[in-house]
Amino acid sequence: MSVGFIELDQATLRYPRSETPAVVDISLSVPSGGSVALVGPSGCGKSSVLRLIAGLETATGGRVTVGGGAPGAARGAVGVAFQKSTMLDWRTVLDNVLLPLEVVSGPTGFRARRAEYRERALALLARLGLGEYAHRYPWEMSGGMQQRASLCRALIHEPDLLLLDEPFAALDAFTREDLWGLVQSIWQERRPTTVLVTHDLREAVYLADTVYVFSKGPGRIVHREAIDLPRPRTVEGTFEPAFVEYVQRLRGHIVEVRETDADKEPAHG
Ligand SMILES: Nc1ncnc2c1ncn2[C@@H]1O[C@H](COP(=O)(O)OP(=O)(O)OP(=O)(O)O)[C@@H](O)[C@H]1O
Repeated sequence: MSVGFIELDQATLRYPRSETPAVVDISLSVPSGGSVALVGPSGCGKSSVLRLIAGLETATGGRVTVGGGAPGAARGAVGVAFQKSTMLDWRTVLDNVLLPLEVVSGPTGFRARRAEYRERALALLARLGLGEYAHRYPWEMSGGMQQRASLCRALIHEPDLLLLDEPFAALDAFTREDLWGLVQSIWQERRPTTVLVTHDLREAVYLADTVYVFSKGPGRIVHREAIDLPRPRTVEGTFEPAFVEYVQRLRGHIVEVRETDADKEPAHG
């Protein structure tokens, strides 16, 4: 049996001071270079699973391994873009984007290659439409621009593992669709093992090889959908019947989960 780059084996996470676990018995396997999306109702524990994979939380039950070891062991090899931008306000956008390279290279290595890294960061910022904002500060930019800059920072050091938590949520629909194409092309070039958390089912089907649907909290995996569509996928392709069928099927599973949950809730009024 082949072992995935990311392996969760019946992983459970109960936060301290919480009576119920956030997620229960999560088993999933992502092959090296694979791309998965996690979808499900709000609060079902998608971000919690991402935090387990990033090593920001430790499973209270079951097992999580990344690259055969403990999650978070090789921080430099991970790129993370979360829903809320975590840019450092006192550094320019360029210096924020360079941060992972500073961490990976160490101070001496970074100084030696600073000019080359700067060129690489400027090229990536330009590719994401932020070329003119490199020398601005994060607080001078809109939420959507900050999200794009966070994405640059997640990609700049060409990580083996890419964790994206609703990275396009603050963007207008057209920019979001442009960025799907961009992330897909970077993924096809470098093949980082990618986990995407999203509420947008079109985004999940566009970007992922496999989509996992979570039940409402405590989150469990209720459905796994392999997306068998050729790459590169395109925005036009999202309107083709085969693509729409996947989106409808996933939507059906989420509606089912929400209805099951509504049945459990006490009637009001
Ligand atoms: N640090 C924390 N301490 C205690 N409980 C937490 C913590 N972070 C999240 N939770 C709880 O864990 C559950 C799952 O939250 P999580 O953010 O993982 O869900 P999600 O599916 O990503 O939500 P959304 O789609 O709304 O972003 C929720 O009930 C939430 O209140």
